Parts: sequence; structure tokens; C-alpha cells
Amino acid sequence: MKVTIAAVGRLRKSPELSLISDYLDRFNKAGRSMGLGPAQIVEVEDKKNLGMAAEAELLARAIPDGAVLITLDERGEVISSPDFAKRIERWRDEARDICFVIGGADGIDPALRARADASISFGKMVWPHMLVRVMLAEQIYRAGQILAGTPYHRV
Ligand SMILES: C[S@@+](CC[C@H](N)C(=O)[O-])C[C@H]1O[C@@H](n2cnc3c(N)ncnc32)[C@H](O)[C@@H]1O
Repeated sequence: MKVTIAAVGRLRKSPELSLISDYLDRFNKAGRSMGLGPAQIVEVEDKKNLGMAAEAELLARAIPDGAVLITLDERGEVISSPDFAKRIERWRDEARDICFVIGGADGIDPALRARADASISFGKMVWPHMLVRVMLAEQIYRAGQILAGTPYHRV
């Protein structure tokens, strides 16, 4: 089950990048025997600054064919980590790849949002997109740990 995070902007060497790499590496290692992963980030850059619609086109190209499309959006559904893990488990059991999309400073173009199979919110507050990458990578790792039955997710 391939997990893609399609995101706007290029993350240079930074604390965020090292956290994301660490969580995704750990998820990939632990997930291998459970049919979870590999997970990877695909970054897209709207070099000419053409705006949300141009970003959406680049993001759409990064979505693997047939993948479940999940947008990260403050207007989306707020779900618990165990529910998130259950959804990932279900998509794995259905042999689906999944693709999370994180927008840029202006958000995700409405046309791309309308195509999503699911939309997940990390609360009503707006977070910087680079932090959303970190939070999502941690939740993907956490989901893997929940499905593996380890004590990482304690409650
Ligand atoms: C700076 S935000 C853009 C906010 C913009 N006002 C909008 O309408 O989406 C950049 C991206 O981070 C993600 N994001 C920010 N806050 C979020 C939240 N609370 N839950 C989920 N994703 C969030 C979304 O993917 C968003 O497109």
C-alpha cells in the first residue's frame, strides 16, 4: 500500500524535515511486515507563482492513479487517531494506495477539494503547511503503531 503525501513547496534542511523523515522511516520499517507503506513525500512547486489553480494541477499530477485522495483541510472531518488507523487498515485491506494532499499558503483549490474521497482536519485553527506535514507524518506513524498493537499510542 503506497502512501503519498503531495505537498506544495520545497522543505530545505530543517527541524521539520528531520522529523518528517524520521516518522516516515519508522513507519516504513514497522509497516513492511503489515503491508503498510512505503510512505513518501512528493513536493510540488509553483515556480511562476500562478496561484491555487496552478498548484492544484501540479498536485493532481502527483496523485498516483487509483489512489484514495485525502485532503488536509481545516474544514474537514476531525477524527481520532484510532479511527484514522482503522481507515488506513480498511484501505490497505482493499488494496488501495492512498494520497494525502496538503495545500500551500492559499489552501487547496476548490476543484481539487471537490475530488477528494475524504478530508481530514487537525482542528479549526489554521496551521502552517510545513507543520501540517510533520503532524501528518506523526499520525501515519502512530496509525502504524496502533495497527501493530504496540504501546506507542497509550489510550
Ligand atoms: C496555511 S494553510 C492554508 C489555509 C487556507 N486559508 C485554506 O483555506 O485552506 C496551508 C495548508 O495546510 C493545511 N492545513 C492548515 N491547517 C489545517 C488544519 N487545521 N487541518 C488540516 N490541514 C490544515 C491544509 O492542507 C492547507 O491547505
